[in-house]
Amino acid sequence: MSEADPLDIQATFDAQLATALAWRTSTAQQRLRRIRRLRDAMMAQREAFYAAFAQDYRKPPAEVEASEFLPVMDEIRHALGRLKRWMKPRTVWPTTTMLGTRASVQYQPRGRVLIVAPWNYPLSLCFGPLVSALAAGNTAIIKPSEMTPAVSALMGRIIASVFPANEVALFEGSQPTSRVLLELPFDHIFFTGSPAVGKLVMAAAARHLASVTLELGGKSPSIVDASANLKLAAETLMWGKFLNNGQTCVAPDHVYVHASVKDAFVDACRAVLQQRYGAGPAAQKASADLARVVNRRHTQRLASLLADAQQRGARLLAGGEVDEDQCYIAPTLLDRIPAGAAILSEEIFGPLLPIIGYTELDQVIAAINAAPKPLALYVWSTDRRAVGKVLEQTSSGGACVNHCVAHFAHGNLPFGGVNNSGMGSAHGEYGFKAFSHERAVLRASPLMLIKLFFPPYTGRRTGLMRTIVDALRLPML
Ligand SMILES: NC(=O)c1ccc[n+]([C@@H]2O[C@H](COP(=O)([O-])OP(=O)(O)OC[C@H]3O[C@@H](n4cnc5c(N)ncnc54)[C@H](O)[C@@H]3O)[C@@H](O)[C@H]2O)c1
Repeated sequence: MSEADPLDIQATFDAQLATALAWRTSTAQQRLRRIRRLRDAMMAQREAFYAAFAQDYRKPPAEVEASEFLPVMDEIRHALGRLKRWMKPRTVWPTTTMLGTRASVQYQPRGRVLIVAPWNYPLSLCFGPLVSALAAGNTAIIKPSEMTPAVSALMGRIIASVFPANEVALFEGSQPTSRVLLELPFDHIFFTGSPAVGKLVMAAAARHLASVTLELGGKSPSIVDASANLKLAAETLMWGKFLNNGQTCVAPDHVYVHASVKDAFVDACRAVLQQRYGAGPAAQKASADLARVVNRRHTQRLASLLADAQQRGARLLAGGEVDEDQCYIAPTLLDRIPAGAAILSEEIFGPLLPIIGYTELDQVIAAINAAPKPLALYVWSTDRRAVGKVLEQTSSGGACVNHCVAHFAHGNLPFGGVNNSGMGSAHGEYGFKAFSHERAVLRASPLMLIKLFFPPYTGRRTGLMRTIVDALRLPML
């Protein structure tokens, strides 16, 4: 992979300053025009995207539609319909001591923003945040992943055809290019990727006190309890796990299943896999509906997680076939994984699903709370009290009940992690706000109460202040 020229990056960043200042006063119409041009150029390359995704990791066209175009188009549609409302300054009521003033929150573009994206949903995770950045009135520089070169190159051509570099630019490259970009004093950095690199990005941002949105990963747990609809659980979980061949930040990483329904759940999962991808190993390998692992290095990483678990005594319940040359790993279900196996501590990010039997929900909750806070948590149950208990006693970026992954596509929900799985939110209005500065504006009047707080501090004035402060003990109406 060739790296972007640092001088070119610096010149582009410098050139975006004047645009960013001019765009502070941009109207909703001007911003939407940019977004529409991006949409039209992207959709004009639909077939080219199919080919690029096939080349990079044999992603099926249906999954390109459902997990790349759909989220971006939904983001665009949302912005087209709502941007005017989002941009409107929000008037707020005066609090007691602010009587006599008027106040509002003004949404300002942050300025020049950097978007760094991972490889697993390269289009959705570059253009989705870009739509939010443009909606909020920012210029942007995008650094896609080096691991999906065909898609990255195509996105680069689209960006160059729609925007002059002083508005939006895309630089291909790997870590060296990323590092050059992270040296620059961007106003905001929107990073999607691993927690390990997220820490480096946050440290780099700290040098300029750039604000950050960190969309990270981790091990998202799932729970199937004894009351669950097992057919629904198997159908949804097998979809969320094997979509994009398990290479999804919010994929169920592992699943806790109540011991009383574990065998029936495994049978239901096997049936779903056979119905969707073929009855035997050869048919599944030939299935056009399974993407490949992104490259050989990641195939080897997953193969060693599998081998390590098996050597320690894990039992294979489905799949297990590995073909490194074709970056293929079959949809795999495992159980009886002993503590200490790497598959139980590393983010799997591939088509391997550990199934862990349990008898006490409290123990599952304790195990979840003992690990870093995950990006997502899923529970399949028809017992409302059990669902309430899981949602109340755990923390995660997002959660689904009787489903998985789908909350990503809900434009009215904030999408993001918590601590180790990230900070800040994306999508819809939350994405617009991530790329906006919420500026507090207070307008004074000659009759405002706070004038009573000015010196000279006579005895009467001090007494009045005491009365006002004491009055704050009264409950709010
Ligand atoms: N929360 C989300 O929305 C979300 C979405 C997709 C993926 N992810 C997470 O992303 C990870 C997988 O993606 P990945 O392997 O591309 O992540 P990654 O962190 O290795 O890379 C992400 C981006 O950072 C760049 N990068 C890598 N190392 C760097 C370094 N040392 N300095 C500067 N830049 C560097 C890469 O070139 C790439 O563009 C998983 O952890 C997954 O859970 C999160």
